[in-house]
Amino acid sequence: MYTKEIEITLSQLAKDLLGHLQKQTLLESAEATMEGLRRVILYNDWRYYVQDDPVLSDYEYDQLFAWLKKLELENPHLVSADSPTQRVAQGLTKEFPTVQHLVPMLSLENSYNADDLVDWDRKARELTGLEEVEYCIEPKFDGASISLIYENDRLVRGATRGDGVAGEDITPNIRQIRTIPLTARFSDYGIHQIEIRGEVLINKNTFKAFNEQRAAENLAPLANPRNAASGSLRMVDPREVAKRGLEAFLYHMSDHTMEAGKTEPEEIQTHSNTLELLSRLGFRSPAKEKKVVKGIQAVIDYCHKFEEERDSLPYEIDGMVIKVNDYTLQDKMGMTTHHPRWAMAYKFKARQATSKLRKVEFQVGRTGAVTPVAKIDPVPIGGVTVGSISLFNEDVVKEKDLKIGDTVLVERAGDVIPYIVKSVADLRDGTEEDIVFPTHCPVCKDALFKPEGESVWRCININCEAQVVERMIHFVSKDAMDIRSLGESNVRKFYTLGLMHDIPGIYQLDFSKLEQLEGFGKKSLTNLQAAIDQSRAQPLHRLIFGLGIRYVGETTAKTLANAVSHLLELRNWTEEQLLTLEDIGPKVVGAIQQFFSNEDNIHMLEKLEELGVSLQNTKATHATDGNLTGQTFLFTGTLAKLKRSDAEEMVEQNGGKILSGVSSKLNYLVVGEDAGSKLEKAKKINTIRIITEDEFIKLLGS
Ligand SMILES: NC(=O)c1ccc[n+]([C@@H]2O[C@H](COP(=O)([O-])OP(=O)(O)OC[C@H]3O[C@@H](n4cnc5c(N)ncnc54)[C@H](O)[C@@H]3O)[C@@H](O)[C@H]2O)c1
Ligand SMILES: [Zn+2]
Repeated sequence: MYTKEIEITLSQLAKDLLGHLQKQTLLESAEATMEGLRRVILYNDWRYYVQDDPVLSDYEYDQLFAWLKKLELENPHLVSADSPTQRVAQGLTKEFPTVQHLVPMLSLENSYNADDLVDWDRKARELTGLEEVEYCIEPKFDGASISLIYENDRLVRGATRGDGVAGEDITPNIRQIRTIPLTARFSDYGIHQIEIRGEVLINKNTFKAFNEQRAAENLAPLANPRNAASGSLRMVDPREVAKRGLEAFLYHMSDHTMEAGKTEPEEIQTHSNTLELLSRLGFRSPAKEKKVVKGIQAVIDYCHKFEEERDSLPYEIDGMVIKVNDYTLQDKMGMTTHHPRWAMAYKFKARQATSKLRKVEFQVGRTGAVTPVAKIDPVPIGGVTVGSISLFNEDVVKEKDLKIGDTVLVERAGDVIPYIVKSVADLRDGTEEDIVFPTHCPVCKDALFKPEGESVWRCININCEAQVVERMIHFVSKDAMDIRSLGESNVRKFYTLGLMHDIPGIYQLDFSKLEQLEGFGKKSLTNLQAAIDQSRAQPLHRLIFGLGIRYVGETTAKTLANAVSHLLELRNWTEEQLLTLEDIGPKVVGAIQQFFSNEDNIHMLEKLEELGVSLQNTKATHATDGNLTGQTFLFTGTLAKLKRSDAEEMVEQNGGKILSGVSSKLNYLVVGEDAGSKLEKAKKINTIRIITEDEFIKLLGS
């Protein structure tokens, strides 16, 4: 759609326009400025809605948008029908069939402060002819909007917003979202067909884990949960969608038809009642979060109160939405082609700040990846002080055109990893310096290497000090061998003092030398010794995870551990064999084979075994003795007596296996309170035994 050259031109134009806006000057003329703004906004809509990869901050985008609106107001004869202010942004791709919405899905008008709200209230009072208007306030969920149609109580269609008039039919993906019921008893209220709107989100923890995974692969994080949700929603494979842990809030009824002869119930006369109804019918709606108030001051107060509580919510919100509560009044106020007049978004302050980029350090990780890390003058953003920011890889540095000495815009998206949005090039004075990427490892001085098609430079010297130390730190970490008291700082210290050179060295520490070190009392050394000893018998999956094989996270480590009785068996596994394991793809297989074909690694493992570290899958030997041997289990609903993770552990300890979904391979479904779709599915497969928690406990004891 856009060529690289045009993209560069448009990014430059955006920068120019922002510069002009700051100085309050125009390009050659108002007409040229408006034309420029339209092109820039349309391009950035495409980056944001279609690519899910914005290049401007929302704040900058909103500033440009507001400027265009202002110029159009001043120059009505220059307004063009294709202006982004006149319609909802384009957001259609070719991957999914296009479907018409029953009622257009509009955008919202934005406000940033109390004055904007007071102005809007004045207009609302004029349009309704009332002294005081009743408003319903609810969170503005930062996700991707969807539109659902239920007919005869069944979900028949789910679509994205698209360009507002038509969206993409993503029904199979929508059906993967657990918080969206597949059936809901609208017929109890006489409703035959209904179109409802809402937002699909990714909660903060899921988003954080997702970005951490990307960071582990040296990829730049997704800008915000909205982009993550919107991208996940449009994946081609519904099974992949199911893995993303999407959630949905439904907050609007856009259309409905009643069954013949039925009249509209009271439940759908006001917005707040509709939210209550949706909640009663099994949807997640902001029924609890909403507040109904009279007059704009109460609205402002509630918005402020909610902004303070923003961080304690499990999901991300970027503001509040204020709606006129009574549907009759909403109809009276009407809408523009872009937004309804009866609703207003109140946007929270952006979590951004500017600072100076002082220097870039290059850190070598345990896989040899060289990560540029920006050191900035520390600034507070959303409650934490940020001084150090990962730049991920060379491409990111280039794309953002960063220079040492630049003023940079920093954002903390979704409360997680802070990142540099961009440099403010207009503020350069000529003293800035280029960031020079090293050609050699900053630690071992070996030449760096970048495989084709990757953006990460690597030190491939397996004996590189930096990597050795990072690998040891990972090996002893909590989720790996969990050798407490041998944390990061001790590993570094012992290494520097020459007391420990590699992973086997952990088990060969000379305690008589440690005794002479300052700050190591008898007690702490006894503890350290005990922790190291205990780690020798850690379950195999912890050891595998601790080896830090690329792409082998905790889950893959467990899969591998369960597949063997001794770790070194993996040496002889073929690619085909590895590929039969659950959730292990070619990329992971490649990394595993690379690891086990390296003689140094094999020597290290043999050495560890000599030093008493178990390479056996002890669980497997136990397991064959257990009374659940060979049986598969799945838990659903809330258990009353056991913690889910404990129950699963018990199954494994007794030789059983946990499955991830209901299928004909499943032997037992253990059902707790509020069991949902898994139970329904299991009922249809008559080989599955459905048992209660008590029956499960009995089974264990038998
Ligand atoms: N950075 C960029 O390049 C870029 C580009 C395009 C758009 N944007 C951002 O997107 C905004 C415009 O996008 P938009 O129109 O999708 O969103 P919006 O922020 O103007 O708000 C409208 C949307 O809010 C959502 N919403 C969440 N909770 C809601 C609730 N309780 N009730 C009703 N609606 C609710 C709906 O999906 C609705 O479509 C801009 O203001 C800008 O911040 C940024
Ligand atoms: Zn090196």
